[in-house]
Amino acid sequence: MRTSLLRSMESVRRSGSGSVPGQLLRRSFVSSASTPQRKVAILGAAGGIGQPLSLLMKLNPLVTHLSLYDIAGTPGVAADVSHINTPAEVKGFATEEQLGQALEGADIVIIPAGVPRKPGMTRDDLFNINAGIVKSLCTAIAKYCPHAIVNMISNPVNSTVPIASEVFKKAGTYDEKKLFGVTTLDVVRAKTFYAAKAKVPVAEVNVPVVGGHAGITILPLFSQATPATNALGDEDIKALTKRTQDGGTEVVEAKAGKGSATLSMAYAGAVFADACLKGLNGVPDIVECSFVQSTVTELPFFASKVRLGKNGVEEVLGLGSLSEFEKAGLESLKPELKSSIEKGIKFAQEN
Ligand SMILES: NC(=O)C1=CN([C@@H]2O[C@H](COP(=O)(O)OP(=O)(O)OC[C@H]3O[C@@H](n4cnc5c(N)ncnc54)[C@H](O)[C@@H]3O)[C@@H](O)[C@H]2O)C=CC1
Ligand SMILES: O=C([O-])CC(=O)C(=O)O
Repeated sequence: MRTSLLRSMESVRRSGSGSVPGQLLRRSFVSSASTPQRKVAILGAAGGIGQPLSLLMKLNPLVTHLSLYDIAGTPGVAADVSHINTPAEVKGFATEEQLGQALEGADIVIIPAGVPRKPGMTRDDLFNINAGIVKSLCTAIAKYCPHAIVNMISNPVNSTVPIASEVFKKAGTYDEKKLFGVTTLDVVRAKTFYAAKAKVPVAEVNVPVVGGHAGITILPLFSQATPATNALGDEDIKALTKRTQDGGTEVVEAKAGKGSATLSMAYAGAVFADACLKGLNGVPDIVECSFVQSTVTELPFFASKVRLGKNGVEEVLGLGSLSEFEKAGLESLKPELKSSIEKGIKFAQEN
């Protein structure tokens, strides 16, 4: 029994992204006393993403303290999640006065606070509301937990990450190694769609996704997908690319006015936070794609593979070799990504 559990743990570990189930299995073998104290704060914890993400972080054995903050509905979510018999100690914080307490001592702050899209909207249409929310939350982070790693989920990520960087710069706390735009859902989607089309086991699939997190700025690199296959032609790759770029819209339309991806996003957010925790704890060779400060292209922020370590970003990895189709995609995404980054920077500088 134990041998077969260990075997499945090993196969999950080897598959990279997607180690949350592995942790659930491992829970029976690793005592909480052997792991460092780690506080994770979720801002927007009572929302569509926040609730399942709170659940998944409560299941993560690397989390010792889980701080749940929202401006509405936190007490119920915190009480509910706190009854789960895993080691993480849960506390809920419900008002702006309590935000400081929610953040104090946090190692990682995950931000899914803000409004989601409705059909017909772009992520950029969320800017006017979410920019202000992100700015005020980041101001509090700079004050109460300036050394925390920040995982930004709130859209438009292509602008909210630059906003956060400017807020931290103004406060004198900016550390480019600790600010991440969460693009893991693009990787999760690319893996799922590729596995189905190439008919390979999804747990073995890896696909880097680079660029940003909106429409054509999402650039999956299927030429680097593993396991490699000859079964896919140019038209298949084009279709897979388009489906990955439009994955968010596919969910927004299917939900028909009731919001955007929440469950798959909570999964992706939990995978990325788990990778950050492992990096903090000194686990070697933790690599995930993320939207970070970057010199990979001429743009100041760019999503690519990133090696995570004890201080956050240990190394931003290059793009590797691209197909002609991907090279063209890279050039065509740059103007839109540049303007979204500049919009975020301008907002933060002027407000
Ligand atoms: N990065 C990514 O891949 C993805 C990002 N998103 C984005 O995540 C965000 C949240 O989406 P959902 O959870 O579906 O929305 P939601 O509306 O269900 O939840 C948002 C929560 O944020 C809370 N909130 C609002 N202002 C706040 C503040 N100042 N402080 C703390 N909490 C605050 C609300 O009370 C609500 O509970 C959206 O901007 C959405 O576009 C969604 C899916 C994927
Ligand atoms: O599409 C949206 O609005 C939410 C999102 O970022 C995603 O699902 O990738």
